Amino acid sequence: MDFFDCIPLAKATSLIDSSLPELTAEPEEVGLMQALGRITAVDIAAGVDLPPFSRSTVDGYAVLSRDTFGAGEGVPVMLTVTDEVFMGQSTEASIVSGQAVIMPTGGMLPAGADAVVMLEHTERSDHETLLVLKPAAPGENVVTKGEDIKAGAMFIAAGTKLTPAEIGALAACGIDKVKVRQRLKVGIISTGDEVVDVSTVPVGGQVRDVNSYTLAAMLTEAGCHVTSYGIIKDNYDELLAAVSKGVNENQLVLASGGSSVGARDHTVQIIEELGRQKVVFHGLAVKPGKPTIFGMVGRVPVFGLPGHPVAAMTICQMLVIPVVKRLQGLKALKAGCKISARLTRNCASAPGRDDFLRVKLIWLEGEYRAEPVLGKSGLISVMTQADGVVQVPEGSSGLYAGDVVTVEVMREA
Ligand SMILES: Nc1nc2c(c(=O)[nH]1)N[C@H]1C(S)=C(S)[C@@H](COP(=O)(O)OP(=O)(O)OC[C@H]3O[C@@H](n4cnc5c(N)ncnc54)[C@H](O)[C@@H]3O)O[C@H]1N2
Ligand code: MOO
Repeated sequence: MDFFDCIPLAKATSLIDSSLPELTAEPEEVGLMQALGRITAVDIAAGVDLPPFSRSTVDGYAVLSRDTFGAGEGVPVMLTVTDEVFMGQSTEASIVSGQAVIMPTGGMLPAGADAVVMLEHTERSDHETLLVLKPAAPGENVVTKGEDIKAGAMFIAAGTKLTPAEIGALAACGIDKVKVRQRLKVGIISTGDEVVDVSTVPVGGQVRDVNSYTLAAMLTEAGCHVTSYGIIKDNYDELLAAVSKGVNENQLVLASGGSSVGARDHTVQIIEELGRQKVVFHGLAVKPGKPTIFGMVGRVPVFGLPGHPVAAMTICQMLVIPVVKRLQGLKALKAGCKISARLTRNCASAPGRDDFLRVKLIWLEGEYRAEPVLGKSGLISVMTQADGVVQVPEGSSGLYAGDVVTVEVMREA
């Protein structure tokens, strides 16, 4: 005979999903240095063009691209060097056909110029004369004003978990405070007559409290604000008072220990008394973690986790963290994981080097599609739009639309 009516993990997940309340996170404002990992409460738009002026991406010479057409090693195009642009300074320089201006990487493009020829594709025959050995296409080696992010454009949507890429984009736009959702409040309770605090030397049948620390660490890592309610004895009224306090002060409560069916295992009755309804489930067809309990007390989900530390951590990872993500308004993608996705377009790659192709992930017809995010490496918006990266190996000359590629996920979503 089995005391539990064990349900499969997938069924537990869908029962939990249909019990959870809608997201109601209050916003708060944090400084940019504190914003990593926080979730935006509002759409964020740029107040300025990024870059604020057209600039060079290489060291070389600003030119009129049409002047360089036909240039080659044997047939250099001759231009007159008229001026020099200095870093961090606005320039009054401008060029007309036949002229070139010395450019540093990142310098402001002079009026009239539409491309920059790299230093290594030029020669100086004398102080004033430049020989261009390779043609430059219009826009080559230039990032135009607003090409990265346009003034007024929304570049970070509400509900985005901020990564270093968004932090960089916010900094570039001069935004030093961000409206984020308040951290999800989670209460943690350890139960058991035998459990003692970490600072106590256990005697007799006592053991140190592990679960308060592992669970708090896992939830803190997931971006929650954790309150520990300490160790509660196997006493119905004391545990009732602790769970009641936890539910009043938090949006999610975890009680470990007392989830089984022994005489001291009160969690089920307590959730039912406080929630005034049956628990959603008690018993999972998984190992470890079989005696897991889930119920709702008003709008607050409450888990009764098994006391064994391995079981408590396993169920926290498998069930509680996904609940945290749902309550934070996030999906299931985890930064650092690798997933398969189908490429949406051909991407050329030069053999002899590894290419890191940034992609946006789109869920379509039961699979992920990887949409390449193309752009120059000076553009921070390339990073804010991308969800992951595909490594195109050194020997490859490119990938084809429809290829199934491995995407390393860069952001939690
Ligand atoms: N007759 C049955 N007994 C048990 C079953 C079963 O199916 N039938 N399932 C077993 C499984 S599996 C687990 S898991 C445990 C879960 O029991 P509880 O959730 O009621 O937990 P406790 O009995 O309170 O403790 C279990 C174990 O874990 C230690 N513990 C508890 N809290 C902590 C803590 N905070 N830090 C470190 N260690 C902790 C406790 O001392 C016990 O050793 O039930 C089985 N029984
Ligand atoms: O779930 Mo118990 O979960 O095996 O230790």
